[in-house]
Amino acid sequence: MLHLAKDGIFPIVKDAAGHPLSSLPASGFPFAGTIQGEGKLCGIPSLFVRVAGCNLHCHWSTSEGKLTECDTAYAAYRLQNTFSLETEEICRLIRANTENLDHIVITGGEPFLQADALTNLCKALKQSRKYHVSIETNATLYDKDLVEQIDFFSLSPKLSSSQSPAFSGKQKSGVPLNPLCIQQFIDHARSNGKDFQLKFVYTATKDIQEIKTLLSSLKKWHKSDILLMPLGTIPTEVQAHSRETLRHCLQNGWRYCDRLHLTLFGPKEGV
Ligand SMILES: Nc1nc2[nH]cc(C(=O)O)c2c(=O)[nH]1
Ligand code: SF4
Ligand SMILES: [Mg+2]
Repeated sequence: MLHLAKDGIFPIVKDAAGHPLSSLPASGFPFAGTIQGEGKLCGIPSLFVRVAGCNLHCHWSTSEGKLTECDTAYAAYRLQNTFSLETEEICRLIRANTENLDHIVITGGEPFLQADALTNLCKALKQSRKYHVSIETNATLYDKDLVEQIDFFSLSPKLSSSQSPAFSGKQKSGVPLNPLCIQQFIDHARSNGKDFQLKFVYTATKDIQEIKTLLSSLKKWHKSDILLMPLGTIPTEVQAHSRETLRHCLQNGWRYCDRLHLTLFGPKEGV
C-alpha cells in the first residue's frame, strides 16, 4: 500500500482497467504523460508518481524578505486529499498509461519514507517492461533495496536557507543535511553504472559557500553533476532569481537547472 498525494499518478487518461477517464488530465492533453521539467533528464516524456508525506518542512526566506513554501506543500506537510492505493493497482494504472512512455519519476513529499512499498512497486513494474525509474529525494534517508530498483537519483539536499527561522517551531524532526547519506547514493550510482545529480535551490549568495563546504566533504562527483535551480513556485519568481543563479553556475562550472514544467504549464498541480 502506498500513501499518495492528491495528484498521485499523473498525468493519466485511463483507469487501472484501461478504460478512459471522464476528464482530461491537468496537462490538457488527451494522452498520458508530461516532460521531466528539472535536471539532467529535462524534456524526457515521463509519468509521475507523487507520494504523500515528508520528513522536512521547507520554507525559504527570499532576499526580498518574502517567504516561499515548498512547491508541493500539499504533498509534504500540509497534506490535502491524500489517498492510498495497493501497489498492484498503481502498477496497473501505470501500465495502462505508459503506452508511449518509458520513464517513471517517483517524487513527493519524500519517497524514501515509503521505501518498502516503492521497492515492491518498482519490482512489479520492471517485471512487465524495462522502465527507466528516477527518484526525486531530499537525500536524508537511504534504503538499500529501493536504491537497487532506481536508475537515476535526483538528490536535492536542503541548505540552511530552506529552514527559515520564522517557521522553526513547525519544523519536522528530519536532519536537513545528511552528507553520509548523500555519499551512499553517489557510491551506489558510481558502482552500478547509474547516474545522479545534486540539485540545489538557489536563494542567495550565502548558499554557494554552503554548497562548496558540502561538496568538499563528498567524493566521486563531477562539476556536471551539480545543478543550481532558482527558487520560485511561479514563473515570475523563478525569473527574478534566474540571472543570479546563472552567474553562480558559470563561475563554478555547475549546470543551470530550469523548471520547464512551470514555463510550459504554469504553476499547476499534476503536470
Ligand atoms: N513535469 C514535472 N517535472 C518535475 N520534476 C520534478 C518535479 C517534482 O515535483 O519533483 C516535477 C513535477 O512535478 N513535474
Ligand atoms: S524536502 Fe522537498 S518535498 Fe519535503 S518539504 Fe522540502 S522541498 Fe518539500
Ligand atoms: Mg519539486
